[in-house]
Amino acid sequence: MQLQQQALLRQKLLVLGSLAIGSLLYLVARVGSLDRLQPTCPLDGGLRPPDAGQIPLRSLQFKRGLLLHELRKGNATPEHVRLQQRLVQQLPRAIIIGVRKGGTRALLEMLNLHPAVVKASQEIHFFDNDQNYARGIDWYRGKMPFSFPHQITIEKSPAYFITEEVPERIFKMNSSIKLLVIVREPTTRAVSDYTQVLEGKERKNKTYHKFEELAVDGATCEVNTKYKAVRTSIYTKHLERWLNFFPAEQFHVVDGDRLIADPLPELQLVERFLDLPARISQYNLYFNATRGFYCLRFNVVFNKCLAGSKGRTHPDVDAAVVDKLQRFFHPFNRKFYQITGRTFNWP
Ligand SMILES: Nc1ncnc2c1ncn2[C@@H]1O[C@H](COP(=O)(O)OS(=O)(=O)O)[C@@H](OP(=O)(O)O)[C@H]1O
Repeated sequence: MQLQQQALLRQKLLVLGSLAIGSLLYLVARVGSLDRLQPTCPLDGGLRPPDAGQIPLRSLQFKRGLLLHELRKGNATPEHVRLQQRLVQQLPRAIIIGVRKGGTRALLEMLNLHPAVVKASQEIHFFDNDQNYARGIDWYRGKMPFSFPHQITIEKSPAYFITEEVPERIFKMNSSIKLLVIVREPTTRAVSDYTQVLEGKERKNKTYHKFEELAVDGATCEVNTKYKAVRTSIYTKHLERWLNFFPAEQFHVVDGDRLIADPLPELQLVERFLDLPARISQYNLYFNATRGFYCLRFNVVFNKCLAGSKGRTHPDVDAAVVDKLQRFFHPFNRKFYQITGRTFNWP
């Protein structure tokens, strides 16, 4: 009996022991597999956060946000004060001068993902608005965000590209400034421009002309070059005015259609143009199927898409009018390619 009990106990101990060893082995294997998996395991969207080499600059930008938050709350410590003393409002070292509806907002927001870039959130309209311009350069500087000296400020005001006085005024501020121009296929851009105005009219319950009526002169059946949406899309005409003040090397042309479809390569070209280290990665950009656009990911907790005013549905335009406009823009486009050294797949 005693022997039987002893054998039973031995059996129990054996089972318990093997269970314990099994669990231990399982845990070791799991931890090991996690260790192996984690570095390559895809996060949301199959991408990993920027590597450690990117952290110092980004944390500086993050610190700036935190710092301003603490200062606003009145919680400043001596460290906050020391950092605050390093913050300055800097004039832009690069400006997105246009083109309206080219994707200027998306470009600015995406560049702002770079730790060394700080955006001016609002369109300042300093150089194209006589009243603002009369307020002087210190007024303009006062509109700029606070940044650390190693960071560069970028502002965007799409009206700059087409406003006559602007190139000279910007040249007087900084003759070596870098200028970014983002363009889209000219007819699509014109329709986008029209769609924005149409929406404004509809919001006020006003009726508005059809795009076709505005873009084509009813009397001559020619393209209506007095229509602003058409004029703005004659990129070469505007650029030629700018070239009276700045050499071609100071401009970088961004392909707005490509920025929509596949933004990273366009952003990398801009980083190079601005002499910035390549820091924007695919991790920072993810496609949002609901919006139909790429959105921005700053870090694991903070991401955002552009406002709903971007990406409006365009009205259907008569194919004959589209064709007429494309033929009209064609020679101007060719000239634009020659001047900028960048060719687009426009018709
Ligand atoms: N990522 C992303 N998200 C949303 N929208 C994007 C994006 N990238 C480019 N775009 C295109 O930007 C177009 C608006 O251009 P702008 O910002 O230059 O417009 S504005 O001149 O400032 O009003 C807007 O044009 P429409 O689609 O015609 O509305 C968008 O197509």
